[in-house]
Amino acid sequence: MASPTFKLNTGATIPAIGLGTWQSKPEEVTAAVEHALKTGYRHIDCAWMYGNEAAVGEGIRRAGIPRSELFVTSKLWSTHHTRVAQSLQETLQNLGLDYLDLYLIHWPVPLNPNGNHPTIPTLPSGKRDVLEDWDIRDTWKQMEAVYREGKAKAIGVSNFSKLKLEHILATAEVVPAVDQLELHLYNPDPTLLAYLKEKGILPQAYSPLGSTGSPLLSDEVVVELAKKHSADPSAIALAYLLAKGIVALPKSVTPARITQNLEGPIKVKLDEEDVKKLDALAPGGKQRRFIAPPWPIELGFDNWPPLK
Ligand SMILES: NC(=O)C1=CN([C@@H]2O[C@H](COP(=O)(O)OP(=O)(O)OC[C@H]3O[C@@H](n4cnc5c(N)ncnc54)[C@H](OP(=O)(O)O)[C@@H]3O)[C@@H](O)[C@H]2O)C=CC1
Ligand SMILES: O=C[C@H](O)[C@@H](O)[C@@H](O)[C@H](O)C(=O)O
Repeated sequence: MASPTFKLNTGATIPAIGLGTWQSKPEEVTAAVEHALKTGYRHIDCAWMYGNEAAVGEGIRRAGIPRSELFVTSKLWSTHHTRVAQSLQETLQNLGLDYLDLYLIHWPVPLNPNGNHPTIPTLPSGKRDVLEDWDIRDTWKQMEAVYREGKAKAIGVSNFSKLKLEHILATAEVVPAVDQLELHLYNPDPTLLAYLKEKGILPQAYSPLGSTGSPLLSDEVVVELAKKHSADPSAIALAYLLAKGIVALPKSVTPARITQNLEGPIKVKLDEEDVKKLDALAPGGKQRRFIAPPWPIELGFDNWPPLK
């Protein structure tokens, strides 16, 4: 079954459902990607930080789908903000590809590339070792360069609030195509979504099921609507995002769930009443982020846990 699609501000088409790969073990993700592509997925969400790009690339090769039909995203990790072209080259080598369809800045926080750890360097205090004198506008300049070279057919950001977007947009020559954010029934963020719409930036939802263990799927309203539509609860959580024009990136390494996460939400047609009920969950008291790493800077999100 084919995924519905959305349009990027580059004019390119992006499949509205993509397979997530965070925390997918290398030994599981090859089969997961191969299964996904053979089932009809054409969009895979990766990141250098996930440490499994080579195994994802193997799954892509095994599935044998023509490259032109695939949409592959990866992300620039925080310790790489000062060397975008080099990091992208490493990602391409890992994946066995010669271009990405989308390259994102993973977080708007540059970390010390020469610190005490290659991914999450820390200071003696235990806080993350932020590269204080680096301006992320310069990271974006380097992203624009790899875009112009054609190594990334589109560029975008992830975990950028309005505050961070306004900061880079002040000097940007290319408007980000995408902002990948924690977006789901308990964290819908309509204010930021309205801002993205105004700027022509497509939202992508990470952790669309509530991340590890998919806690949203036992919500009583979700379960009730699943019964109404004779669907799995996952289909309700994902259909809600698609109905709002948001790309959904469910992760699974379980073949039946991978299939279900593509086919389920396509079949479900939520009506206005259903959407109203789902819209009421977060403002009704269930507002919650599942992913909030301890970045020691102000990210600019309304509902981020307070800095310690
Ligand atoms: N830009 C960023 O900073 C971030 C990006 N992401 C991206 O978004 C993707 C998705 O987010 P993620 O946090 O992984 O979480 P998800 O919300 O996709 O949930 C994944 C969990 O749900 C389970 N699951 C998947 N499908 C079903 C189903 N149909 N029924 C029941 N359980 C199910 C999975 O188990 P199992 O695998 O065992 O089947 C896993 O435990 C990531 O993999 C990554 O690609 C995620 C976080 C941050
Ligand atoms: O994409 C997934 C997430 O962003 C993940 O990469 C981070 O949350 C990371 O574990 C961190 O601690 O900063």
